Amino acid sequence: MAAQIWGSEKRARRRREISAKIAQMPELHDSKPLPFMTREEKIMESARKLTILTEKMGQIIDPTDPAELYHLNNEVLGLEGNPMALHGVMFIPALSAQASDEQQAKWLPRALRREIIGTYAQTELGHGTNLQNLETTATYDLATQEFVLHTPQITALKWWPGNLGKSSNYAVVVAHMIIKAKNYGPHPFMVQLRDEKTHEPLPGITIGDIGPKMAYNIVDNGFLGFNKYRIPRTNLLMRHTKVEADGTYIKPPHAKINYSAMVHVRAYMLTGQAIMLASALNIATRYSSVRRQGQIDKSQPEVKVLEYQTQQHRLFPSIARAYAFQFAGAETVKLYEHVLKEMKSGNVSLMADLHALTSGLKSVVTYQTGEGIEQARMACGGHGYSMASYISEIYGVAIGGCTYEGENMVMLLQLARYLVKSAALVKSGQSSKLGPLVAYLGVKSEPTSLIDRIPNSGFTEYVKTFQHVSKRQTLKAADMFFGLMEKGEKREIAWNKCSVELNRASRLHTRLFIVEAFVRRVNEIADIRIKEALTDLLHLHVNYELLDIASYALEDGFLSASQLDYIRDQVYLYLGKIRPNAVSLLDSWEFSDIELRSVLGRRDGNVYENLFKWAKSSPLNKTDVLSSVTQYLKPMMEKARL
Ligand SMILES: CCC/C=C/C(=O)SCCNC(=O)CCNC(=O)[C@H](O)C(C)(C)COP(=O)([O-])OP(=O)([O-])OC[C@H]1O[C@@H](n2cnc3c(N)ncnc32)[C@H](O)[C@@H]1OP(=O)([O-])[O-]
Ligand SMILES: Cc1cc2nc3c(=O)[nH]c(=O)nc-3n(C[C@H](O)[C@H](O)[C@H](O)COP(=O)(O)OP(=O)(O)OC[C@H]3O[C@@H](n4cnc5c(N)ncnc54)[C@H](O)[C@@H]3O)c2cc1C
Repeated sequence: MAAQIWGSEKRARRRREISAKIAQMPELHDSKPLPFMTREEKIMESARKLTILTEKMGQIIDPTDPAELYHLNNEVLGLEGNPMALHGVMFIPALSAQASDEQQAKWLPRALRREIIGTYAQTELGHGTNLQNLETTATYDLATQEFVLHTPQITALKWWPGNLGKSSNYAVVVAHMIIKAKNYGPHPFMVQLRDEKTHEPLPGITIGDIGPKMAYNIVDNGFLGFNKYRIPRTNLLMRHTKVEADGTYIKPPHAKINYSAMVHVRAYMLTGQAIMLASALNIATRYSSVRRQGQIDKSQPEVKVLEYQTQQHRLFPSIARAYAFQFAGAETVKLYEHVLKEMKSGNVSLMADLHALTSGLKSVVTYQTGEGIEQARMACGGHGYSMASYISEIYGVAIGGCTYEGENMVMLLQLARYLVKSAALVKSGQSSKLGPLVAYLGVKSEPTSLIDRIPNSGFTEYVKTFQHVSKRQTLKAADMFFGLMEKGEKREIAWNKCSVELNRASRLHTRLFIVEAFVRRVNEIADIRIKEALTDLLHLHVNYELLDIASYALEDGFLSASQLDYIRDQVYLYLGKIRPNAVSLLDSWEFSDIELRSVLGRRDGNVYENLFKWAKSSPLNKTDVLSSVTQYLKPMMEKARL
């Protein structure tokens, strides 16, 4: 199963080998539980481990393999981030995709050797979503052949970029490029921020940390201001766009090609989210098979809480989602790598499809991951609320994904643009022009679903039901939009008035893609036992998801009330079938105890003894009487006694 999850037997084996090596290297372990550390201590601890990793990485992993690097980071540095998180996630990808060969030769080897640390500075205090209204300017000075970066007002301060505040000395900075008083819109520039020897900010740069956040507190998200700060013309990233010495602008082959670093993260973050969901579920499911509370049969001893149907219903559909996200994420990364290769050689024809797909997936996956993790926390009762479970930290980090790389509602609306264009093709009888991801919009569906009549259809009837629902909602939302415009509404006003319906269509389309990716993967599996276990999970997935969106299929009679009962019964049937496999389905992800950082989720199940040990190690328990008591509470009580 691990081979299915991680992509191959070799990958699964390598993960195990890496975890085993790390287990033997105490210098790479947390020196004490992270929840007992202050933010400053965590940042120190993370930097300490990061520098050891830089020295010893070659002994543990193949540093050129991103999957091995990702696993190493998760184990050693953990999910709360590290001082170089953005360096690998965005700085290097931005240089790789947007810098010319010459620029790459100059900067990439230094970045890869970790001679310099970089980040991606785009978002500002006043604008994150609406990139067209960013306010930082890069004005070309023809006389010196330099760009002058400037922050005209407080809202133009860069705000949020990870590791910008304290760790990075370089950044890819996005600024509006102005040449001879003409604004060419946002473009990426390579900018040195700090002196390479002293790490002091360079003159003209104001920089710092934005303070503590809901989670991710090891990352020094930062602010950055420029006071007429000069950089050479050749620091504009020039793979696709060029500015010649005389100020001539050569435009890129696609207007949004400079957004590729964002698409990179959107494509890669899906499996990252799946891992966080599976981690939280691993903790909750293991604990649920240790925790005993109450009896189902009064004549029997107390049961493991995992025996309760409500507990299974809370956890198992999310197990199915974690697998579904991992499989859909793997497909998306493959597509991204293909489009990137094409893009580098000038073929931009697939960019719109990739942008639409990743916009929808990023939104649905992060939202459902957050939901699943929070349910996992609640499923652990009181101990779930303790930081000893570590689930709240996983939640805080995962939920950040709903906001970064494009706020979810905004990104769903990006997919909706693509869906509405596709709907227009269907309406004008040009369905043959539809791309493969939306071809179903042009296919006439049956009058009613056959899911209960052809139950062994290999999920075809389920896929058809999801397609029907998604198609109907897309065409309905598009009709609403076109209808308003026909009545004379301006395009933008009409769009806003339909946006809730449009986002519903985007979600349904994305959920269909996720179901299809799951079906595709299960169909590929040769090993009978693995296929059987995943088929059960897929049964639960399609029935649970369908129940969740049933209103869309009930309103036009595609599903009947009796079919809904059938779907519900299937959910209950598969909860029971999955129960014996539940812990294994999560143990198959092979997270080590070091990586999970959870007392509740320990592999050996020795929860209570270790919870007590953990609590005793709290700094508050170093003394029996705290100074808050001697200084304030004791005098107060004494005064009251007089
Ligand atoms: C570890 C955590 C690290 C986190 C890091 C960060 O958060 S970093 C910061 C992350 N920050 C964010 O994520 C910010 C989120 N905001 C954005 O990404 C953009 O502002 C936007 C995409 C929402 C709109 O952009 P806009 O106002 O420029 O565009 P528009 O709406 O006017 O649409 C015009 C056309 O362009 C198309 N198109 C757009 N993008 C792409 C693409 N990548 N490819 C291809 N096409 C694309 C679009 O489909 C439309 O096509 P149509 O329908 O006309 O044929
Ligand atoms: C943990 C974290 C890490 C980050 N890392 C980085 C980084 O490394 N580099 C970087 O540059 N940035 C980074 N960011 C910033 C991030 O990319 C932005 O916060 C994000 O893109 C959302 O933009 P915003 O903050 O402007 O939200 P806003 O756009 O202000 O969103 C507020 C509300 O307005 C709604 N809204 C906005 N526009 C529209 C619209 N057109 N239609 C409908 N509704 C709309 C949104 O849906 C939301 O409900 C990070 C953010 C976080 C939380």
